[in-house]
Amino acid sequence: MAIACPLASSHAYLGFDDFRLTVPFFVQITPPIVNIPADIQLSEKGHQAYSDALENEGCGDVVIIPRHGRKEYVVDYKHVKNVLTDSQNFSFERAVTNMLHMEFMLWFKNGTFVQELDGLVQDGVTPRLKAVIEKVSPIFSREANAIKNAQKQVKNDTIVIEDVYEWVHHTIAQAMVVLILGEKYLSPTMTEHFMAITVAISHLAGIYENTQGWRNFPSFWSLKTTLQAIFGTVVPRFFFGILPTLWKNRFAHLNHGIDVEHNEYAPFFDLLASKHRNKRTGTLSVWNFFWCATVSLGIIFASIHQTAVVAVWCVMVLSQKQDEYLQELRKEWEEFIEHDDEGNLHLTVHNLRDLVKTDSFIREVMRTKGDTFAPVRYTTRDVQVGRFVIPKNSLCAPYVKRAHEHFDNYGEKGAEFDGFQWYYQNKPAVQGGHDFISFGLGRWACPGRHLAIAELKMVILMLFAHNDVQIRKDTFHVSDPMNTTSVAPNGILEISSRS
Ligand code: HEM
Repeated sequence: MAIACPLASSHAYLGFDDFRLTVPFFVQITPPIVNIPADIQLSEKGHQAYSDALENEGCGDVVIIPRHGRKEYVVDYKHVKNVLTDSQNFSFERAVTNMLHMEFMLWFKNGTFVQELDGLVQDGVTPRLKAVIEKVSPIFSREANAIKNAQKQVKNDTIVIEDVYEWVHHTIAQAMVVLILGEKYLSPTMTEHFMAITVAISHLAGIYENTQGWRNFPSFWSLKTTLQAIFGTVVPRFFFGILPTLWKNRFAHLNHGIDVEHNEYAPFFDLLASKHRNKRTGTLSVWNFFWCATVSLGIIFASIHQTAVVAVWCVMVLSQKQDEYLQELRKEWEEFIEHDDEGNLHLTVHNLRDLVKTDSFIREVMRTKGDTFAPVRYTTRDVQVGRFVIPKNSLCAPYVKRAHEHFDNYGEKGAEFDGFQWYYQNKPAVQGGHDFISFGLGRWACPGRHLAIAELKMVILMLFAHNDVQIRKDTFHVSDPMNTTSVAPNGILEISSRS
């Protein structure tokens, strides 16, 4: 039974159509607190509970749902644009550093850590995308070949991938070694370092907490994982495993960063070193060297984990829906993707951009995979959202699934998967809006999204272009239905070569 919004009867009296004008300034209504039991929050039913809370108690505006030992202000779909694009009242920097337990990063360099990450990707990827794809695409082609070679070693031509996330993560981590440090650093050890760091920072962000037994002791959990991630992985792998070589090569990085043209490929570290050099003496101080290294560390996390998770979702959904979509997608690949004499895929920014149906499929996977949260914000002052006031210093986030499926945004068929609709509507996956926020929105929308979509296309091609892919029966499992943003689904893949 639907419960009526408790404030509904007072709408006429308060004149809620234009609340800002009619409510006296001293009337401050905090959003209602809705407690959702932990077992519901961890299951598929959590989505219904969030949706009901917003609809009934939150009156379509905001509710507070306590989780992980803190109050989370959950914002409804109507306010997505307002909350994500108003950078006066809502801070992205504070939200993201708070989620990662790294607010101390804002004490340095005038609190510019997050701006550095953004600027680096804007400079290192956007104008150089063609060159970046040229550098990283051979990694994806090599992985496709590795599958081919492995198939030749087995009798029935079928190889099995048990941990798809690990496999995709490995490929994307290699690409990011090249992008962040440079080709000469690419080695199995360096890839391992990148993968371990990504996993450690994921734990730091608490993104596996739904699936772990620590949910009843959030403070203890938070402290333990923080110490473990920093001292067990980040310090040994990054500060002892990577930094000494970077330090040794710092002059080469610096010189290349200074000389490189704005549209040529340059490892991120080179660009950072050049930006932070002393412009008078041309040298990089120890302090600035550490700063560049720490920004690179931030980029390792931002660029690898999310992309790997979404790639696994795309692979799983395409495996499940192949009867409907694969033939059409393969037609597109045959039309636009060239091969060399040995059958290796020739991937460029141009032919990847031509894959508009693949792009539409990816956007639809991202829209419908059922995210609870993606972009987050922190209030910089008391802010009115609809009927309620969110107090200063609160963590708030739009409930993504409702924004991505609600009738008001998508009509009757909001929850249905329609893989090619974005092709017909001419909306690429990188284009956000109030109804599609997987890459965020506004000033802080993900600066790496063009590269991310190119990588997702390459993962799909690498698996499906030359192979038949099946999920082994009864192995598909969404391990955390309330955190599909950061946790990949499980499923064992059987990959046989296409005859
Ligand atoms: C499918 C993959 C990815 C997804 C779903 C994703 C999603 C997001 C989201 C939701 C945000 C916050 C936006 C907001 O709050 O408005 C973000 C920020 C960010 N992303 Fe991504 N991202 C992906 C891949 C990448 C890649 C490949 C890079 C780098 C090459 C990257 C770099 C960043 C950075 C540096 C930020 C923080 C600073 C900023 O927003 O400007 N992301 N991303």
